[in-house]
Amino acid sequence: MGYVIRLEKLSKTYGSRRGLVDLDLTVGEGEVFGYLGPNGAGKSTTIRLLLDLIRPTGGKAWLFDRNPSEHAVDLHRRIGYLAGDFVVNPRQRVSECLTFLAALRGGVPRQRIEDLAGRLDLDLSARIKTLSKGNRQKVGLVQAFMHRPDLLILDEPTSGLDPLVQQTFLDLVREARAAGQTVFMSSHIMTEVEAVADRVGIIREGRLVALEAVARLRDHAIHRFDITFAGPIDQSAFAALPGISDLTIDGPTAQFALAASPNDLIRVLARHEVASIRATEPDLEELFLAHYQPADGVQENSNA
Ligand SMILES: Nc1ncnc2c1ncn2[C@@H]1O[C@H](COP(=O)(O)OP(=O)(O)OP(=O)(O)O)[C@@H](O)[C@H]1O
Repeated sequence: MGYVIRLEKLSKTYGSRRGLVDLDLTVGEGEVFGYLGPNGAGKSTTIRLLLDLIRPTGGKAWLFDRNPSEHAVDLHRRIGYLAGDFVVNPRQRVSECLTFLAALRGGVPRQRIEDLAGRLDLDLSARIKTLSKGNRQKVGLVQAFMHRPDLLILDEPTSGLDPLVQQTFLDLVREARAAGQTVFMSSHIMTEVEAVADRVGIIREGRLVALEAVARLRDHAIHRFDITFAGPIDQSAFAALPGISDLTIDGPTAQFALAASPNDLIRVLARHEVASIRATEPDLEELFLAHYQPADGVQENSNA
């Protein structure tokens, strides 16, 4: 599998302010990559560097094995981009705007635009200036997806969308992946990224602080268990389990959190008569918030 995005020590400073620091990252063909971080972390900076909208102060980037600044025109043909601050001519009607953008991309079947607009519940006849923020965002989504680009780069794509439309967006991403397209999407919301991404990178204060497959994140995350046995049980049966915390034993019921593979737990359970077992979804949000905390002793003012 080839790399669609390859970054080596990619860095950007704005004067003395840090934008992005030594980012090493690859995204493979057909992969959905979620790029997570709080406001000001450096997500848009990374995306603008990928698209050659700004130039790096250090390191290198390759898209489809080519340098974004030397091959910008060719590369942009293969990319669908939704900017975090997507703006178009407010006087145009949605349909005119999309027809214009479609022509720039060498033409898109009218039916494709109508299908996407229908699914997102976007009125093609409305004037852009009359649209709400969410409806403008839908215009941005249609123009990013409509020409079925090899690579979709989406900066906070669900911003302003209501939950139903967010689901439609996630379906579009799944369809893109099924068609072999690659998706790089930024977000500050773990749950939406988790729903579609194969891998996630977490960026904080300009640095990549975690990079992992979503499936592995789930394995590492904390699961909560509530287990009832046929009769009273002894605390010692559980206390020695690696990764266990918050253990409460009440007669035949055990409640605890487990930050490890459930293998050892299953061995313990096999020695008892289990009446019922309830495991709650791992809380990935908690895991991510832990990465968002400022490093100990570091007083960095990202908005200075
Ligand atoms: N043009 C600029 N001039 C100066 N500083 C900038 C500029 N663009 C970004 N920055 C700074 O670089 C850092 C990273 O910003 P960036 O916009 O990449 O973050 P982000 O993760 O996309 O956040 P947001 O979701 O708020 O856009 C921030 O501290 C920001 O203030």
